[in-house]
Amino acid sequence: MGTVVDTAKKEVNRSSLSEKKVTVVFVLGGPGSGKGTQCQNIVRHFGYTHLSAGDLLRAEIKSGSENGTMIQNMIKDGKIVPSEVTIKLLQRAMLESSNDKFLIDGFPRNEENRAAFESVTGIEPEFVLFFDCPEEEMERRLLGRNQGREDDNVDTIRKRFKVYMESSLPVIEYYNSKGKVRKIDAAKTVEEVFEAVKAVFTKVIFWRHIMILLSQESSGQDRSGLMYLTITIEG
Ligand SMILES: Nc1ncnc2c1ncn2[C@@H]1O[C@H](COP(=O)(O)OP(=O)(O)OP(=O)(O)O)[C@@H](O)[C@H]1O
Ligand SMILES: Nc1ccn([C@@H]2O[C@H](COP(=O)(O)O)[C@@H](O)[C@H]2O)c(=O)n1
Ligand SMILES: [Mg+2]
Repeated sequence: MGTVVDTAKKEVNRSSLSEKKVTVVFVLGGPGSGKGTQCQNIVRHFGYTHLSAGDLLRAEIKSGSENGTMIQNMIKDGKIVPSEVTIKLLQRAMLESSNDKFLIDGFPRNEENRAAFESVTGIEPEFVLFFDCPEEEMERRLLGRNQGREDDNVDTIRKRFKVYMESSLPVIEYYNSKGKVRKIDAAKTVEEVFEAVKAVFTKVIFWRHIMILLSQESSGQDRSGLMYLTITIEG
């Protein structure tokens, strides 16, 4: 009986989000690699909605939710909150948004996050933006962040680095093996990093448009299997 109910719930989750036909880009990288900073730039330039899993979890603590204390303890200890909790927050944010393009920052953080998100929502990322940054630089940035985060202290930062190496890097490797990772050298200035980010998005958007054109009536396939596009120049 439980299984039938679970399956039914999964179908509701899948259909409500697939009806929306969302485009998702996962933004990954170590703690302090600059994910949040660059997402703000991407939002301004390319019209995505930024959903930071960490920010959603911090908002859940503040809201006084029944999971608040558990989430707070996990964050203080640099641990990964159970997928069920984080996925519910992400789903709710996507459904409530009028946008259909999302940057999901800091998720999936481990294999459980990845597999559960795919199975519950049926969504696969269009690609994964990966900010690659040396640990010393990330630690320097986190200690200088000054946003009052309870996990920006040397002890928790070391724990977060360990979790990143052991649990998050394998997820990036998984997507890399599927050809989905776009790696960015994140050790440069904010402006230089954004130049590299812009190049990635510009290329993806170009190919998205080409694919849309090729799926329209004006396109076809010749006898050798090559795709062609008929362009009408007006005026
Ligand atoms: N390229 C950069 N050069 C120098 N400082 C940077 C750069 N990018 C971001 N920062 C600074 O480093 C700190 C961490 O950046 P940010 O919050 O964007 O990282 P994050 O990857 O989202 O970290 P977390 O995983 O902890 O949320 C911030 O104070 C930010 O201003
Ligand atoms: N998928 C996730 C993302 C984050 N967390 C917890 O939040 C902490 C802060 O995350 P940031 O992305 O804002 O650095 C992180 O260390 C985890 O404790 C999570 O559990 N699952
Ligand atoms: Mg962040």
